[in-house]
Amino acid sequence: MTETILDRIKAQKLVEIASDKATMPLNLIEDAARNADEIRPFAESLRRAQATGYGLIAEIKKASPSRGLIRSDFDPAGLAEAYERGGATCLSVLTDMSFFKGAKPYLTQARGASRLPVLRKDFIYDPYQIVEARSLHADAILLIMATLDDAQAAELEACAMEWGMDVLVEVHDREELDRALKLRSRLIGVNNRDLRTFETSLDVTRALAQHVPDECLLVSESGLHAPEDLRAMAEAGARSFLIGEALMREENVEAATARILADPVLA
Ligand SMILES: O=C(O)c1ccccc1NCC(=O)[C@H](O)[C@H](O)COP(=O)(O)O
Repeated sequence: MTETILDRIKAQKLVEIASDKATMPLNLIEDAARNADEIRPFAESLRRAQATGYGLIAEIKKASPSRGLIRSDFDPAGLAEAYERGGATCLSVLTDMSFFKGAKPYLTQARGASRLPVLRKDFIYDPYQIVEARSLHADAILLIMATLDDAQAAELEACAMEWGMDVLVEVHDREELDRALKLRSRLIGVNNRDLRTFETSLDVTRALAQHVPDECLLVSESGLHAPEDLRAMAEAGARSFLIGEALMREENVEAATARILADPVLA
């Protein structure tokens, strides 16, 4: 079978985790996690925002495997401030170095510069990464069903919840959604991008939204560029969004954030 980008990311990530564990043993990051800043409510902030407009998870993303370098003028703290002023509800910070040119300190810098709850956006395979996320002051983590089996996802979710963090469970098709709904988290991200092929279509949210139970908070992720995209997704049933590239490419990130949120479909 052909190796996908997710296979390559996973192989690299497992090497990095082993090396991180050798450099910084678990008991030390547990100490740091216990002393981290108080958790900011991630899912609850989205729920409140989408009651009267849209919830926005604004992503701090320097590069990606599908697009290469997205933003060269890259200051995580300045971007976090601009996103907050523009009306973002939460932040997502890519901490993966090898494929996204992210870094762990970016998360801490972005969170320190704003009052917004922050998601650690990475490829999580080991509880060690979750404790590490909390030690960086993350408020939430991402679990990607396409790259985890049910037992792994349940173990990682339990670990995140023990540390008080929210879990955004990401799916791309019906089978992954059904597996995600067996978990405890009611925060479901539908990724419009197929992480195996990079093909992006808003039809993915259109198809899956109707199968997401009402008690879940649905986030439409990836490939959202304009107010019309948000309007279309809201009409399909998603009022919270995760947006990276479209905002990262803008010179004036604050104005672009305000502009994309300006015209919500009201309940
Ligand atoms: O963005 C990619 O190319 C990518 C490739 C492989 C795995 C994950 C990838 N992206 C992660 C994301 O989920 C996006 O950064 C996020 O949803 C924002 O997407 P966009 O608004 O299209 O930048």
